[in-house]
Amino acid sequence: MSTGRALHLRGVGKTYVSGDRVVQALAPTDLDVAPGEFVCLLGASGCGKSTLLQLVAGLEEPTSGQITVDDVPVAGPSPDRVLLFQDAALFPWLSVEDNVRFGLRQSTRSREEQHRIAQEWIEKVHLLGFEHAWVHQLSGGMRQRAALARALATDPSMLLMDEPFGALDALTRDRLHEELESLWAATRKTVVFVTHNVREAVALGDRVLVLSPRPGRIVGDFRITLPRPRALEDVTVMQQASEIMHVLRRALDAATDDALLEA
Ligand SMILES: Nc1ncnc2c1ncn2[C@@H]1O[C@H](COP(=O)(O)OP(=O)(O)OP(=O)(O)O)[C@@H](O)[C@H]1O
Repeated sequence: MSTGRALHLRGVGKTYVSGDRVVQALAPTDLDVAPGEFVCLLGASGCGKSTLLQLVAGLEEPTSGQITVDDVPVAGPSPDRVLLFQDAALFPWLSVEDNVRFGLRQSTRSREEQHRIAQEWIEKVHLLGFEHAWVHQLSGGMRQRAALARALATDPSMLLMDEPFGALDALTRDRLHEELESLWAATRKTVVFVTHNVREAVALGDRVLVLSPRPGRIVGDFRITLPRPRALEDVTVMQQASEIMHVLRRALDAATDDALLEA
């Protein structure tokens, strides 16, 4: 029977050991995310945000605890949990359309069906006319759109986004916020979105989780109920961001100098 939890972490911790260097990146962590929820993860550099995403993606194994996605234990990567990075990580030797179709090739769909689905997503991310373009011919924002189309074309249940818009200029980032929000509203994918930007987290999230400096622990869990769509410069977004900033600062102040220096 389904528990109604898209993501469930119990006691999930991660310690990296490389040579004689031992780094506890994530303290044992509990977390439940509901299906379709948009969760933003905030925290200082090196606090274990990417580690948490990699664990959920199945790219790293936890040192302790258990992770389930849709009630199934995570035992490795799955096309159902797609990870998107700041670097859109498209294949430069493939056109936009072939990049978007890439994940569909593993499916049993016919070539025509793959083409139709790819076109549909290319249109949804506003890249019509660029189907045959090469990756190097796209702007940073267009690359992120193509990466989003590639991710969504395979119909995953969860998007794991690691600072996807961190390298974009402010105007492009604003556009992509709007587009991501409307794609999310239309598809209701569960999203875990890592960012350093408090206002970005408030503008996008149903929930904002604040991680302490390393080893990361969840020290704040804010529900954002402001009406959507939200803009970074909305007064209400700024007010909520400043409340969260306060919790982030407190967590930083409480951290040992070692945790911050070694991050
Ligand atoms: N594969 C690895 N081997 C050893 N240490 C690692 C590895 N990956 C991450 N770390 C360490 O674990 C800690 C947490 O790293 P992580 O990348 O998860 O943090 P982050 O919050 O995502 O940081 P940033 O915001 O700077 O991207 C850091 O001290 C980092 O150096």
